[in-house]
Amino acid sequence: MEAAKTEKATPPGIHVESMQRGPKMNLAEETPCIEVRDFNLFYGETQALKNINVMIPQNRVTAFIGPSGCGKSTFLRCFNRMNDLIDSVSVQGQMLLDGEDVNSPAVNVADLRRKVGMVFQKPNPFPKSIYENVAYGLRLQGINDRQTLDKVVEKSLKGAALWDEVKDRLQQSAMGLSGGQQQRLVIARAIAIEPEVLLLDEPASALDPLSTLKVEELIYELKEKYTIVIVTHNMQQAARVSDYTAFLYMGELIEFGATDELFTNPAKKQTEDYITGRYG
Ligand SMILES: Nc1ncnc2c1ncn2[C@@H]1O[C@H](COP(=O)(O)OP(=O)(O)OP(=O)(O)O)[C@@H](O)[C@H]1O
Repeated sequence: MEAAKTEKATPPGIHVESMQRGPKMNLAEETPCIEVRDFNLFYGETQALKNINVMIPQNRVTAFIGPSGCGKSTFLRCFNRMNDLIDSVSVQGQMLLDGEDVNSPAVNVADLRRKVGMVFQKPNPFPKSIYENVAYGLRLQGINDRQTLDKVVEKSLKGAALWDEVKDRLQQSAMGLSGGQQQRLVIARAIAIEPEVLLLDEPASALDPLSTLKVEELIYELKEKYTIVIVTHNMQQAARVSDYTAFLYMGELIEFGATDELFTNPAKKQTEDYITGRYG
């Protein structure tokens, strides 16, 4: 009976080829990393996020999907207060990271951004050597001891699956790396300061298929150490790399659940319409 239901609801055209090899995901058993409660965001008078309630589980990959303009990037940027840089933005509600509201006046934004690292769509290495790109965050913290830096640079580049490709050219400019290598370098830079959370905003959309695959494999591995939230336009990618998926539409969180479930047996008609390509 259950199998028949799942089969009937499976939307045509979505091939769920998840990288998950573990047991079935169960939200009720997860440890919360970020809890979002009754969250609203406005650009001036215009409301871009509407009463969002969601829990981002620790050491999992959570994907945000939805049509262009639905608020995915806006939402992602709330987690490390990147929206502070936009004057017109105001927020309501709670966003608790390890139990503390990220928008509390008591929160030091620089500390928050150390805890919650971010990688953007276009690789943005600094015009410095590969080594200095990775060491950058530590140097900002006043760490200049060569041995310490060497260790962190190696560990981070290994963590970002880039070490073997660059270990003999660490002093060369990062600008000479391919786009895919640059994106992994930026990930190495982000993990060098040991964040708790990594936010990835369309991290592979500017990459060729092989580099995309490498970055996807990397994301899958990184969740052992970090909580990962990824915005992607690519539903196949969300299905492949994420454990949980949130579907947003016009600023509302329509559905959130285990990725396999959401893609094969969506609870809401709007989710099904989106993943079957009826809009967006
Ligand atoms: N700086 C800004 N000022 C005013 N409105 C903005 C700003 N940034 C985004 N918006 C608006 O907020 C809404 C959500 O935008 P957002 O970029 O978060 O969507 P998205 O789902 O990430 O879209 P895309 O997939 O195209 O990147 C859109 O209506 C957008 O026009």
